[in-house]
Amino acid sequence: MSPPVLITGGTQRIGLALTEHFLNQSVPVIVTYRRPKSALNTLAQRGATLIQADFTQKSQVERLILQIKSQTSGLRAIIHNASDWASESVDDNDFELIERMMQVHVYAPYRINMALAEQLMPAGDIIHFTDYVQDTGSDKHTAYAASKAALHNLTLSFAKKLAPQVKVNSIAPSLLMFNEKDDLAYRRQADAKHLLSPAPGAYEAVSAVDYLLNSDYITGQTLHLSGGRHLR
Ligand SMILES: NC(=O)C1=CN([C@@H]2O[C@H](COP(=O)(O)OP(=O)(O)OC[C@H]3O[C@@H](n4cnc5c(N)ncnc54)[C@H](OP(=O)(O)O)[C@@H]3O)[C@@H](O)[C@H]2O)C=CC1
Ligand SMILES: Nc1nc2c(c(=O)[nH]1)N=C([C@H](O)[C@@H](O)CO)CN2
Repeated sequence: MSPPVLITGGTQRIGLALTEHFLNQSVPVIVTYRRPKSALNTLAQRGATLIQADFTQKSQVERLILQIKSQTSGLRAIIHNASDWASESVDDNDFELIERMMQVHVYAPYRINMALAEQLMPAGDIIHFTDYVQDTGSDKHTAYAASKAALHNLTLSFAKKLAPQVKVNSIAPSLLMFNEKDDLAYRRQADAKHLLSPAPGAYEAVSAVDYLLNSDYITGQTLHLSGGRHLR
């Protein structure tokens, strides 16, 4: 049996699609979540190892690492999917916001990679879910975009650090899934931003992950899943 795949934020939306994909292939998964939710019971019944951790809390990241080390001596892949898509708002504490963005999207992935890279040996993958805005910035999600750019820089550094045993890549989606609050006006605006019809669904990300895991020659790269947005 394959060593487990670690998926952070794997109990909803894209992360849940990844978790279910590997379970369907009888690949063991270790899944982190922050908030309890109904999907947890089904995932546990299917054999997923579920670990609660809020990545804004250093102690919980350290506890997660210890729990993973106690659960397994090897990992097939580490998929950093967990993310907090927060925007600037008038009543925000700017320093608190960028600190939180960096904690979730940079500090936690960095520490987890540093602590668990040896578990990926002699061959494995790290995948960072960044964002289209890693290269463009964002006027409405400024701190978020900066943290995703930093996460992509971790891709470049860890690709150098861990080669040739471990491949490290970014997946940079633009709109793959709408959120419940996204109204018709937002959806129409999204259409205008992309050459291809946006929100293809989570399986676009699952296919990209499979492609990277099955590659022997891709590292330090970004797979853009953005519907031609860069050409609009
Ligand atoms: N959906 C899209 O169209 C796009 C997605 N992406 C990226 O793809 C990835 C998946 O996107 P999507 O499925 O929409 O993600 P979600 O917004 O659904 O978030 C994924 C998970 O991140 C977890 N999370 C949030 N904050 C924390 C925290 N402080 N500590 C630990 N976990 C946390 C949540 O856990 P819990 O639910 O338990 O609180 C959640 O389940 C993300 O990295 C996202 O930035 C990029 C561009 C577009
Ligand atoms: N953690 C999340 N990150 C992002 C989300 C999301 O729902 N959760 N959604 C987006 C948008 O789809 C954006 O790409 C639209 O242009 C970005 N990041």
